[in-house]
Amino acid sequence: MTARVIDGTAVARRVREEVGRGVAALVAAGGVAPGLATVLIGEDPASEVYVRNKRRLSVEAGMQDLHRHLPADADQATVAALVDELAADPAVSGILLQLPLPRHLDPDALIARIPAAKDVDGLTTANAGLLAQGRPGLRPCTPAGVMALLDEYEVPLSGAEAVVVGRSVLVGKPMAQLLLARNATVTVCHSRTRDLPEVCRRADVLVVAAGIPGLVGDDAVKPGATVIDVGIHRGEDGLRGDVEFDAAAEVAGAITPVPGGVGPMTIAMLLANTLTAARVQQGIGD
Ligand SMILES: Nc1nc2c(c(=O)[nH]1)N[C@@H](CN(C=O)c1ccc(C(=O)N[C@@H](CCC(=O)O)C(=O)O)cc1)CN2
Ligand SMILES: [Mg+2]
Repeated sequence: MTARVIDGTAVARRVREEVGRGVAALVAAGGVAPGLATVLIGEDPASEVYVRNKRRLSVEAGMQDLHRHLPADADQATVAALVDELAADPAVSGILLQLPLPRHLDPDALIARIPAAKDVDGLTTANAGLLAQGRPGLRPCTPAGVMALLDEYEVPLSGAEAVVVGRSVLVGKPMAQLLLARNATVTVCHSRTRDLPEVCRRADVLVVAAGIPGLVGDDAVKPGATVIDVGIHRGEDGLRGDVEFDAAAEVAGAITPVPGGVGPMTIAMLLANTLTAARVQQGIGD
């Protein structure tokens, strides 16, 4: 392998430690420890793991764990009432509705009830609009984590060719906007893109968030490119991403592994957003 392996586990640990120091400083300045309300509906095993880790790491950073759980058959009105209750609770700095929701629930209508100031997932239309306009706001955690990794590894962005594979509201769209805000030349690919490998080979920075295991191979990587794999798939022989890691690592200059790349950054940036939200709500800056 020739590529440098980007260590998301280590960077995430440093971000969480910094958040922990920020929480301590907020409390020392007379503020209240941030409260994170994770909301889990049902028993999806992967979601249970993610929410458990979010709760554990928020407590480790000195935050209040204000977790709420509803059964898989909770109806739209019940979940809406819970979101409204958390929105009105001054102890709650941030609300995170774990996705995906059971199929009978409408996630957009529920996310719309989260006040923008408590939207630590950065998924409300208000925060998406602020990002689209290049104004300050709470950013979606996974793309924010990718940006933090690129900065930590000093990957040049201004003027660089960036290709994002995937156009989801959670990752692809905000990812493209964050790269654009840093003056990258951004191309967004999706399921109708003609000759995906050819477009990907233009990229100095290739971010793959398609949700298709092994979609991107070495034929899609420009020599020396930075490859960021946002995919995460559970197979019989463990976790894998959207990128064929071994093949791509022979061509790339730097690459994220799965696990241990982008995933841990998602939770670290959630904690960073929760601290930011608490500071703004309490009027106590850093
Ligand atoms: N409301 C949200 N829902 C979902 C989000 C999100 O950002 N907000 N993202 C994903 C899942 N996710 C967080 O919720 C998440 C995914 C992966 C990881 C992670 O740490 N992955 C590890 C492996 C962990 C494991 O063993 O499973 C890694 O990649 O190293 C954290 C959070 C969808 N839903
Ligand atoms: Mg190949």
